[in-house]
Amino acid sequence: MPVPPPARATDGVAVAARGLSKRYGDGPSAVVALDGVDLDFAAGRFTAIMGPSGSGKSTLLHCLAGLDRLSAGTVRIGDADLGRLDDRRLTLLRRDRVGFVFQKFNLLPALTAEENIVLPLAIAGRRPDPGWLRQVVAAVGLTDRLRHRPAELSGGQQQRVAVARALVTRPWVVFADEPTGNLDSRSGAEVLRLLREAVNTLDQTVIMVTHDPVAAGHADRVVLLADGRFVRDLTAPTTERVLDALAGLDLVAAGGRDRAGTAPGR
Ligand SMILES: Nc1ncnc2c1ncn2[C@@H]1O[C@H](COP(=O)(O)OP(=O)(O)OP(=O)(O)O)[C@@H](O)[C@H]1O
Repeated sequence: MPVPPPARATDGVAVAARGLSKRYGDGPSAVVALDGVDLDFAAGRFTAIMGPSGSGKSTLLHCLAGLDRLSAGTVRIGDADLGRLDDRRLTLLRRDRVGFVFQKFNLLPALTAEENIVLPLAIAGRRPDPGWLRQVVAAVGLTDRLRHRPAELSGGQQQRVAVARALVTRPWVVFADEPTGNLDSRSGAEVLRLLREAVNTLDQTVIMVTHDPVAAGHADRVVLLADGRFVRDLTAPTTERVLDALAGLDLVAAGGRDRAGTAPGR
């Protein structure tokens, strides 16, 4: 019998990281991708993670989502401490409680849009709740495209299928890694509006990595990383404030390199 994942925490924090470190490799060639990150991600909020290339954004997202094991520290989703779950329970938590949206849409080409959307439920042996499925499909604007296969859909429509697939299990948190990275600006804006809508109307928690200050402007909060460390955050961000903060990060990073000869944390 499947082991049910632990209950959702009620302290308003959907995901918490403490002392989170991730090192790739050993010895002199080791890379410290994350270096002692402490962060709380509020439930029912849209958080963007930003920072220069190589600052650890994707590594952080993967560690928070239980896709990658930590070198040190803890990650909690709801009241589940990921480090204490064995592989089976971790798989169940990811399957039942977490939704993913990736830059590449990762749809199965042989399945229709509808079959792709309900795939996580099918894998879990669960039937879709028809009312909820209708609501999710309507929210992503795909009601008249459900029988199309991915090759018959535009990139924006494919990503909207992927967002619907992430929402259909009513996960505690949706992790999105550069969800607009493969889209033109109009389709990207639609996907961002959709994620925003999921937060506003479904009380969904969304955590998104992005390079795009316009995309980050849709979030409630922007978390800035540099060299594997949390640097600062912005609440109610605008594109301009995000751009200013990123420019400030580059100055700090350049100063660090000038003084030490290498970037901090490496
Ligand atoms: N599997 C891996 N093996 C070795 N090093 C890795 C691995 N994955 C990431 N790294 C290194 O960890 C650091 C952080 O990488 P990460 O992909 O998290 O950064 P990022 O901020 O998402 O970068 P980008 O914006 O370019 O996608 C980089 O120095 C990267 O080269």
